[in-house]
Amino acid sequence: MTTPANSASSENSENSENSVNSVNSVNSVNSSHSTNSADAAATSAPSAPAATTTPPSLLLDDITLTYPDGDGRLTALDRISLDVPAGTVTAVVGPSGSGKSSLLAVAATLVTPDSGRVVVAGTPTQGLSRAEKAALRRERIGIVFQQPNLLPSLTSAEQLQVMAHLDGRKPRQVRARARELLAAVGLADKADRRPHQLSGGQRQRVNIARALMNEPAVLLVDEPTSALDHERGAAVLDLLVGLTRERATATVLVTHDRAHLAAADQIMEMADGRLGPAAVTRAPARTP
Ligand SMILES: Nc1ncnc2c1ncn2[C@@H]1O[C@H](COP(=O)(O)OP(=O)(O)OP(=O)(O)O)[C@@H](O)[C@H]1O
Repeated sequence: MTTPANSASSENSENSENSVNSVNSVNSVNSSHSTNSADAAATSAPSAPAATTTPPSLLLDDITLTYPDGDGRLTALDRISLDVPAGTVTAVVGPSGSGKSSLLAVAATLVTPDSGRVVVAGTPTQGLSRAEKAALRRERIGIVFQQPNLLPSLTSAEQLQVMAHLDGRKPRQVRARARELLAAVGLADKADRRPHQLSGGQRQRVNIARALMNEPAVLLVDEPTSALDHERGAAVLDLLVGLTRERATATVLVTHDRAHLAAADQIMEMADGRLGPAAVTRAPARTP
């Protein structure tokens, strides 16, 4: 969808960071409201935690994002709104080019929208400096990408530890947290392995553990199982859902895989930059 150039916000043009591709670059470190109660009821899984009375851990409010496109602007996100409560998973589906990665990039504060509000764990991000946004990302947001992008020379434990060393925590605490998280993702016995000594599914588990290292309130996950076979993908998804509940993260999961939808508390669909409750039906829940 292309709109005239003068409809674009000038704020957006200040963003040299403003590219969906910039989501991937942080890996080395980390219409109206569509989620009204009727919509939520239509898309909630039976096992979903009750709607919270506390503010959502992630709030996108009436977000519009445009990119330069020739003489005009392309509207990647068209007045989208999304509430993600702590301890719940919101799946976002939609065709290629519909705006899913743009949504994640805005939620991650990597891209500043033309208009609308992003609130992360109660902190409004509008007006934050670049450094303040980087600190918010480091402390409150975990990001899991399609490809783990682990550092080849580091062990699993070290992949996690470098994240926290950046924050100047005590090494002993950092090591203990890395071990605890590797155990939580089922890799207690793989802490000393390097990426080439791990399977694809195990690498993605390290990736997830790394994203949780700084106890994020918000977990943004982009097609985490695209490089995995069905069985390993299902195991990684179960893990993500379990960790979301256990650690009370507000998790947004961008996915093409309908099998992922059974586990989601809320299913939203992107189409031409607009977000609404998904028309798709859930696949039957997997039997254990
Ligand atoms: N940096 C950019 N500059 C210009 N246009 C962009 C930029 N990034 C994305 N777009 C455009 O914005 C629209 C939404 O792209 P986005 O990557 O968010 O979609 P997507 O749903 O994630 O697609 P896919 O599933 O293929 O990854 C597309 O039309 C895309 O071409």
